[in-house]
Amino acid sequence: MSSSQQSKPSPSPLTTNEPGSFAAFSLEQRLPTILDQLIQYADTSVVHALQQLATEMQTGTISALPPAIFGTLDQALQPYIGRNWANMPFLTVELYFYARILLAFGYTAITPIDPFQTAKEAANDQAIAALASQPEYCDPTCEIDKLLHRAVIGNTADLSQHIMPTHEQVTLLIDESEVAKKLLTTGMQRIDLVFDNAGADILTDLLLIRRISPYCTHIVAHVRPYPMFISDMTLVNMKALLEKLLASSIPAARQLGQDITQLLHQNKLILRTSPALGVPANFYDNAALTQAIFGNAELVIFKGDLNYRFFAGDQRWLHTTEKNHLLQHFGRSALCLRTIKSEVLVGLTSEIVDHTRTLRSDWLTCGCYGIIQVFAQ
Ligand SMILES: O=P(O)(O)OC[C@@]1(O)O[C@H](CO)[C@@H](O)[C@@H]1O
Repeated sequence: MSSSQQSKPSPSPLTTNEPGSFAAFSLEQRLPTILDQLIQYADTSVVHALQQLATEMQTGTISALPPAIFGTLDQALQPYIGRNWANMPFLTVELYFYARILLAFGYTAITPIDPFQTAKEAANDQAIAALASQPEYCDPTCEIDKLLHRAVIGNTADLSQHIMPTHEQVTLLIDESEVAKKLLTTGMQRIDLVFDNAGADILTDLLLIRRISPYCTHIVAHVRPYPMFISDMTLVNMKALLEKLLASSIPAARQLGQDITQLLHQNKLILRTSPALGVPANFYDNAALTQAIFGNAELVIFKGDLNYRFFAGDQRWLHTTEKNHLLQHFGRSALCLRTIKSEVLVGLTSEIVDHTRTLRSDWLTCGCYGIIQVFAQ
């Protein structure tokens, strides 16, 4: 990493007041559409609160969240109270949006209502059924690089997306699967994996966890601390998924459920809810937070787009930023498996950026491009 990059200030955050940005598009179109879909099926008692939120998003300002229900999100929001929604950091306003949806449904720590549970369970059911036609990936000896590629394809399963590409439509812009395979099999003490979506996403992650488990002592897998972004897995969702796998009539699904359950019983796999995954923090330059969440893990696998934003910070990096600039304070290696759905991206060559941009102007948010990207200590 050049000395000039070490001294450079962090790039500016993605905000909703950037005309033509994905953040502005999300506020104007994506998030209201998600709200409309919820209003269609919500009970009368909830509809009013959701409609009030819909109005606030367009003409209102950010209001305080109740303390502690969403970790420290209420504190992270403090500086923005009274601000217009159209003048907010993107990740902060997205997390606030989902927290407000949960409050509209009556979510509390004691009554953790998940308005997205039905959608996630349907996605899990569909992905479990699909295992019957994926014998090569369900083979416990499947090549690791095949599972890494499959994991990126699995990440197209994000229900918060305005479009969802088919498997065949995903092109890898960065494929460091060979480097990743070497890293995953070096015999580490602890590898962490931050889960993302239900459906094909989580199932490809469980297949990958089973495959790499013989090469490391522990795997710590993190789920979201509360429901968000429609598809994101919580501990409740994970427990329900494992029960479905164990009860499945599909042998490969049942075997996966048994193998994951055994890893949990052996304490080789530990499931964790991490409060930091529900606040607009970033890990790359927050050594204390990274240590608190990932402890002595030698490698963290960030699955999906939102987790890339948590790792790199939701900011306007030059896409040609030398990727190991993100390791200055991270204190371990990272592996990012993602279909790209937001404008946060580092480590590309200018040739790849220029060429891909000519193919699709929305290349950063269409979900048709993916990365298997290693940030090695
Ligand atoms: O984490 P995932 O499921 O891969 O993608 C989720 C996400 O990237 O989709 C939207 C577009 O960026 C954002 O709201 C959110 O970060």
